[in-house]
Amino acid sequence: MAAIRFSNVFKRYASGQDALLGVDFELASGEMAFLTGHSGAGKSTLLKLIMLMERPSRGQVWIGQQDLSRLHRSQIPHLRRQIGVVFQNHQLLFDRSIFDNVALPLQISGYDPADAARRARAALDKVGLLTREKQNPITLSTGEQQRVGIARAIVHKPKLLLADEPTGNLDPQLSEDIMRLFGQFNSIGTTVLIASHDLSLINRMRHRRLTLKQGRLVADD
Ligand SMILES: Nc1ncnc2c1ncn2[C@@H]1O[C@H](COP(=O)(O)OP(=O)(O)OP(=O)(O)O)[C@@H](O)[C@H]1O
Repeated sequence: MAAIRFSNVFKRYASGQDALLGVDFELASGEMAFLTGHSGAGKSTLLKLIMLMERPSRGQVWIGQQDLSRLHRSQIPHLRRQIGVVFQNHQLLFDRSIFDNVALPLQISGYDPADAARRARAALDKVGLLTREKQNPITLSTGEQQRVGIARAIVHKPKLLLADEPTGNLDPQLSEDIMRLFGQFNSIGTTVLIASHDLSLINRMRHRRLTLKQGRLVADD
């Protein structure tokens, strides 16, 4: 089954800027792929359509069985709970502990505090930061902070994990470690789509690669 399906998707922003022009692709459930292309090619826009942060101007986006254009406003929170998102600037709260950064999203969405704590610790364990849970994220290196961002993205066990330039600020070794972490989540069944312009890293990873150029999908290899 397809986890994500784009059918002839166009996106033109209100400014008149075209960001996506007739994009078609499917990502199978359990697959891992990179989305690449130059700055401005449309990578972030494509991810925002999946997250329902933007709507297509034309065409259809499907997440699993759900056609997003037919999604009622009230169903959006349910859909978002199936998705985890990692950003380049991980947007951590520096006035909270590492534990809180991971547990808060669960508490906000109504999890029982003990359950939220258990899941947050499991997520921190997966990224190798459980022993640091009480510290403030400011005490971590950039790569470690990014791992907290990843723990937060996977704490609710999403079926689909999206990342927008997750290694943007990291050196090559740390970037590879982060990508390997995504690979581990993929190996336990999570569908993963990572936007990145780091071609040397992508080439080493040997996953499917979707290439955007000026809003068009020009390669799928
Ligand atoms: N909110 C917006 N309003 C108007 N134009 C936008 C908006 N967001 C993006 N764009 C434009 O749409 C095009 C695609 O942008 P997008 O951010 O999707 O590209 P990208 O491949 O993610 O680039 P980068 O690697 O620099 O993040 C660009 O021309 C950009 O200027």
